[in-house]
Amino acid sequence: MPNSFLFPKKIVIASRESLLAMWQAKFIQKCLSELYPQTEISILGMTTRGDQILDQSLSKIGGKGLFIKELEQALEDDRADIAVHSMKDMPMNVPEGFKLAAITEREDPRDAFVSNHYASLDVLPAGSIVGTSSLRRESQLRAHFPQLQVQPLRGNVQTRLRKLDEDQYAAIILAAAGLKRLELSNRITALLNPEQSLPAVGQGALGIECRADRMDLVQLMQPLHHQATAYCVEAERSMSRVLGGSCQVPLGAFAEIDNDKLRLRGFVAQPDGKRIVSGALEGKPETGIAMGQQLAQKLIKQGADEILAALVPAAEGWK
Ligand SMILES: NCc1[nH]cc(CCC(=O)O)c1CC(=O)O
Repeated sequence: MPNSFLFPKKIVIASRESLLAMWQAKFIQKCLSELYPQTEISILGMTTRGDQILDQSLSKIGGKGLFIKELEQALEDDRADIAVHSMKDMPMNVPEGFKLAAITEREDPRDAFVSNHYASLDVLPAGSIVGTSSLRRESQLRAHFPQLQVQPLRGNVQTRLRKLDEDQYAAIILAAAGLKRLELSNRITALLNPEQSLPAVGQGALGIECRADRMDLVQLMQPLHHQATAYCVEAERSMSRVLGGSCQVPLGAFAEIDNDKLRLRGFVAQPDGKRIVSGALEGKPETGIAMGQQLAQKLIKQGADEILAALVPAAEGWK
């Protein structure tokens, strides 16, 4: 018989206020309410610096940390117990004093091609404008489709779709997971396979973060932890960590498990797509973190470090 004494009276979830972030927080809220019916689960919506600065590319304003700092401050101040993030938006190193309590089962990790006029990237006329602010998507587009123009596209998912609908772009690239969660799957014109667009580290998975001293919460979150996803995402994060991965780095890593084998693929590119180094490794899922480090070394041997060293230095104030 469950002992209600063991369960907290309430759990507060910190979330960004975008529709996608709120969907994600509500999803975790629903899971927790089902697991712990005696506990009141509420959501604290917050605006982060990353949400406020919409006119500059993410790589210029300092990247991932911007979307999570305010949420971590709420955990620090006990205004919230857990924060729900897209794993893609989590820095490769969780800041000291915080912990990833759980990584949830991955939604579709692929990038989606969205266009109102064209069926696929292959049929876009030369000179067409494709919108994305991700250096990873941009470098792969430029490598595979040098005849297209890539232009910045920022804002939340709805804003990006609106800009497409205003015909500012012939097509845009977005994460399939975000569109599916927002019941916008009908906007997906085509899904890009990993050979066309290797996904971002963590794309499609959610992370639940708490303070490192809250082992009570880590335990309560365990039913939401999906071990196969965690092996994949940790392998991807491990590769990226060695290479100094962030939004400022055109890099992708993607792992999947098939027949109890984890296959990790990764690349580092010049933003103009003129040079790409890539590789893949297979091994036991439990060894994903070591595989990530090995794959990073493999890419470094092929010149990844040269490509990275030539990038514009990270914006000030990053991290
Ligand atoms: N950078 C914003 C962001 N963070 C996570 C997702 C999608 C959902 C996910 O990857 O889990 C998106 C939108 C996008 O890239 O189109």
